[in-house]
Amino acid sequence: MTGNLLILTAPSGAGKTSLVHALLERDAHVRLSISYTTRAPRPGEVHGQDYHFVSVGEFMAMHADGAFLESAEVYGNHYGTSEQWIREALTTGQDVLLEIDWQGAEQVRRLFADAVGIFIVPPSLVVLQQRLQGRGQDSAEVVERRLAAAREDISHMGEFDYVIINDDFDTALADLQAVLRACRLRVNDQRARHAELFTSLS
Ligand SMILES: Nc1nc2c(ncn2[C@@H]2O[C@H](COP(=O)(O)OP(=O)(O)O)[C@@H](O)[C@H]2O)c(=O)[nH]1
Ligand SMILES: Nc1ncnc2c1ncn2[C@@H]1O[C@H](COP(=O)(O)OP(=O)(O)O)[C@@H](O)[C@H]1O
Repeated sequence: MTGNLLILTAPSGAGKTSLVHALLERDAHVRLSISYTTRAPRPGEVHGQDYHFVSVGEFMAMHADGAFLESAEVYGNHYGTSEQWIREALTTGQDVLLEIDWQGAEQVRRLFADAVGIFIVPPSLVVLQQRLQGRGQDSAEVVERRLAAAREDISHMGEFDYVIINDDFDTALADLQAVLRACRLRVNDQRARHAELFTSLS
């Protein structure tokens, strides 16, 4: 039985990293894919934990080798998901979260028809600006660029299966847990579980 593949997409600053980390602390059966990026690490970010930070040359070499399940240029940097890691994690039955942008989500959907797309939105653009500024990790120019892209990001909401409004954090986290729970109750997984149960009882 393979795991569920969940795609999480949001405008920068909407709160997806905070939500994902809170989910991972509470749920031992879900794993987060660590992306490769050419973006410089933010203060406190750890190589191999937040991202695999690589040079543009290294990224391009991996891309040419077909190492990425999907990749995209987002806000001026390259990002990509390791295909090998994802396939291994799914094969061992673990649920996998991809924290990627809408371009990557489009590519993954084409490869995994069963992938579940979740779009996270801030309650307003004013709140988004406050969160980006409050995070205190990006220059004013970077914040401006990400805010300017937010409307375009949000215009892709309709391509996703679920939308979570991250206003109150605990409510948004409960919503995310509910979506994961619903995924685990999908017929293919449940049919396999039910068959195992039936066999062991008979
Ligand atoms: N397509 C794609 N997008 C990614 C990947 N990793 C991160 N991103 C997206 O890149 C954007 C910027 O991420 P980041 O620089 O960490 O900024 P943050 O979202 O503000 O924390 C976000 O929309 C991420 O979802 C990836 O592997 N593939
Ligand atoms: N529901 C919320 N209410 C208030 N602040 C939040 C909420 N969710 C996230 N934040 C804060 O907003 C900022 C951006 O969140 P982050 O998880 O880094 O966003 P993203 O990964 O989508 O860019 C962080 O400082 C985080 O603590």
